Amino acid sequence: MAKEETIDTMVLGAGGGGYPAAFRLAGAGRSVVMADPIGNLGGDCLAEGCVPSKTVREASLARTWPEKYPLFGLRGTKPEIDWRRVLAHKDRVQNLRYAQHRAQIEASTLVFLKGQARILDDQKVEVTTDHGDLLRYHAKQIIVATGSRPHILPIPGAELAVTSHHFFRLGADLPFPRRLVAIGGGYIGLETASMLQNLGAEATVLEATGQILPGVDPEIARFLHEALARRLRILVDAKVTAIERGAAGDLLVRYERAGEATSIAADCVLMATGREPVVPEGMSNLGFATGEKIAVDDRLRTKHAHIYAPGDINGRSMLFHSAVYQSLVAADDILSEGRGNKTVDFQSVPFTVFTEPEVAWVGQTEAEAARENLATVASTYSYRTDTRAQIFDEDGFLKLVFDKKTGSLIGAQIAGIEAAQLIAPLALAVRSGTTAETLSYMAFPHPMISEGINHAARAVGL
Ligand SMILES: Cc1cc2nc3c(=O)[nH]c(=O)nc-3n(C[C@H](O)[C@H](O)[C@H](O)COP(=O)(O)OP(=O)(O)OC[C@H]3O[C@@H](n4cnc5c(N)ncnc54)[C@H](O)[C@@H]3O)c2cc1C
Ligand SMILES: NC(=O)c1ccc[n+]([C@@H]2O[C@H](COP(=O)([O-])OP(=O)(O)OC[C@H]3O[C@@H](n4cnc5c(N)ncnc54)[C@H](O)[C@@H]3O)[C@@H](O)[C@H]2O)c1
Repeated sequence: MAKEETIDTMVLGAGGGGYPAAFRLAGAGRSVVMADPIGNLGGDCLAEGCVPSKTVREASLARTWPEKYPLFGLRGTKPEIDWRRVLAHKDRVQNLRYAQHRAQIEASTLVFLKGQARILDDQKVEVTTDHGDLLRYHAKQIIVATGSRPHILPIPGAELAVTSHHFFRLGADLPFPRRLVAIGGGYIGLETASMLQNLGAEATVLEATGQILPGVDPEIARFLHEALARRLRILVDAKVTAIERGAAGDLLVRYERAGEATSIAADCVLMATGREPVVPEGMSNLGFATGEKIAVDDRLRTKHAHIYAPGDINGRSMLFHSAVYQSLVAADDILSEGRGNKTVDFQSVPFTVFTEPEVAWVGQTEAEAARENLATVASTYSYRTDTRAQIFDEDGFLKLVFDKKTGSLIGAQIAGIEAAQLIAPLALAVRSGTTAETLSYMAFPHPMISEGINHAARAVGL
């Protein structure tokens, strides 16, 4: 029988949804235990997501610089890739961050366990540690931040495909895919196809719906589709039905398009068809359905007010920075005993797709606002008129959407270079209700694309 200890808060999962709350609560003097089988912080974002994928992407970007050489009057050839070393650099960055996180754990008062946790009842959690110990905790609050895992299509041959885990995990040893087929034209399919093509692969993206990035502003999706189609093969309305091993040892991806069954050969097939929540064992005892997202309010409270579920597990915005924000709001709710004023403003969480070109957005589009009968004024700044974009000969656009009545920024959509950086001040503007007037009568640096924010705001004349 495991010994039971009484603590303030138990945290399941040490990713972006878990550790910020754990540290905040421990820093405030609460007794906190956090468990994660990875044995370190960062969750999937560091283990096989954001950090490693963006490290490989930087290698891919560096390789494309020579494509601009003639524009700048330079001569030089495109570098060859050494895939093993690209992956070694990725591992180095992951290990650097793990070392940094280890120091944070050591400097903290929280108890961190390398192990798997399961829910016994609405106040009891059991952890099986890596050493086989069974530890039981009675906690006043439980934070369930166990994240998500790749959704594997239930199709014949699905086991022949790899997921982002195989590409980006620490110590990944996949051979460089000369012919990649990505199933799914969402974030992971597009980002991975884009970076691997930049590194020398032939890449095809098969998307089941009629638009890449389904649900995203069609203007952004259209721009990105056209730009990527110059280097990648992108097929929409292409529903993958099976994967087979071909006679020559390669893989055959079968899909249906316009009522016709067809196939494409590959030496690597990436399954990038969304992510599903990882619901810890025992949650069903508390009335949560296994395999389903956990519903939360804007303070991350589940239907049991003392059980919180920040991050990917609630599916509201499956992004690292959103998970961190949610985690901190959950901690604030605990510390303030539900009387604090912190809630998550999901409207101001920015989204970015790290393809080349990048796209990013925050808040509402004109169409979304119209559906809510909100009168808006919008303004689009073309990269073609922007000094920095002209220096790079890059196309793109930055669109700002304002509430006509109040003049406040309610949304922004960007497609083109530096979109991921540019969206941050716009997220702040959405969050704080900054008006077109304020954005007009202030100055962002010249000659940087951010001055487009000033131009677009001035153009609406509010
Ligand atoms: C390839 C890829 C690229 C991405 N790129 C980006 C990006 O560029 N920017 C961005 O913002 N987001 C990106 N994301 C999304 C981002 O990784 C997630 O949104 C983020 O990791 C969510 O954090 P989380 O804490 O909710 O979940 P996770 O990071 O999944 O962490 C959950 C943790 O819970 C642990 N756990 C699971 N079960 C248990 C249990 N029973 N007991 C204890 N612990 C448990 C897991 O080991 C894991 O460490 C990417 C994701 C992928 C897959
Ligand atoms: N830059 C970032 O912030 C970033 C990067 C990577 C991942 N992420 C997060 O991870 C999540 C998961 O990414 P993802 O790309 O796996 O999921 P996704 O939901 O973005 O895209 C999955 C795509 O697969 C398609 N699909 C489903 N079944 C199919 C079939 N049979 N044939 C062809 N296509 C099919 C869907 O229509 C969809 O477009 C994202 O939603 C995002 O929250 C974020």
